[in-house]
Amino acid sequence: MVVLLEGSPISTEELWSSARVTIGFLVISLTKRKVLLNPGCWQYGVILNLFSSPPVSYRAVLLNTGFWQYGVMLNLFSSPPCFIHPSPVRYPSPPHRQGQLKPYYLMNAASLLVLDLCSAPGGKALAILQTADPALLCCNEMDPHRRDWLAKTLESFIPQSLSSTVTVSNQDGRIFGQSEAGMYDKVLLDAPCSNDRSWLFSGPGGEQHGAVRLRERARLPTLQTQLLRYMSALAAVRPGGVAVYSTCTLSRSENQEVVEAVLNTCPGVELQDLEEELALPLQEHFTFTPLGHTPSLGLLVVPQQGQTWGPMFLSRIKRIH
Ligand SMILES: C[S@@+](CC[C@H](N)C(=O)[O-])C[C@H]1O[C@@H](n2cnc3c(N)ncnc32)[C@H](O)[C@@H]1O
Repeated sequence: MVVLLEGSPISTEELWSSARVTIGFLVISLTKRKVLLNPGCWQYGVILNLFSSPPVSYRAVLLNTGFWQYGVMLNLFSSPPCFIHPSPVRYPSPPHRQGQLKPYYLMNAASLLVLDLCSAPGGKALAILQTADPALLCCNEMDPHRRDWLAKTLESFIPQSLSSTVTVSNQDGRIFGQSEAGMYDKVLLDAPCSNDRSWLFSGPGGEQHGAVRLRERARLPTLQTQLLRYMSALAAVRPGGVAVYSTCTLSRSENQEVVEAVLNTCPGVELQDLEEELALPLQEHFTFTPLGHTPSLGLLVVPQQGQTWGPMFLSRIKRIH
């Protein structure tokens, strides 16, 4: 069971770390609570699969039904694959058909603000392949079941001709940078996190489930820091390259505090400002916090009524040497 309380928006870590509680507590503002508790109002971005040749022109259908192309507005992608709707219009998930590529992928549009270099189930990997034209995309996932899921996503969306561009590996991300030090221009660490949406919907299973998740949650900041620091993401990126750290939680200890810990302990890295590049051009459509409070350790997309994208935290770190 999950109990929601009204309170300050984010920094309530003491509650999470209390080992005595067998139910989960999330303190969150009323508007965010309403959004997160009401899946009926959740919005999904529709990423067209440019590799498939669907019989229907989904692009035309989407535009005719009030969707807009968010890649065009952001001017961030070479091609604009993602469509979102101003109201919570739901597109059905395309079924798996043997030997056929799926025409589109559904995901929280806030996720598309980052480029993913690794990990299941592969939504950001797909976005990277469609927009960033990488010479090589290495998708790393440690969990074998999730790696199978990732492989299925790639099989369902990526044509054979691109198969040599994508590799799938199964290393522990915490030591990835040791074996492939400085090999990558860009690394996305879309980290395992407490995932506020799925936390709220842990469903029947009750207190026991909540207790396990609380214990897991307490371990996350350490895991996230290990994944980001110099043995892993920041070691795999070459000097001059960038690592993006992202989560889908509002938790300060999994977001800003992880970034702060890494900046304080890793020499030769520099935090980059995302406000001008991302938050300002998109503020009409996404609710970012903080805005205008630089320097900040990252940007948080906060779900609101009518703009239910997020939560999504983003921080970009450049490796100087
Ligand atoms: C938030 S999910 C990634 C979602 C993905 N980027 C996407 O867009 O579909 C985080 C993933 O990290 C994986 N993971 C957890 N610990 C890991 C580790 N030590 N090394 C590598 N992957 C890990 C989890 O199994 C999970 O699949």
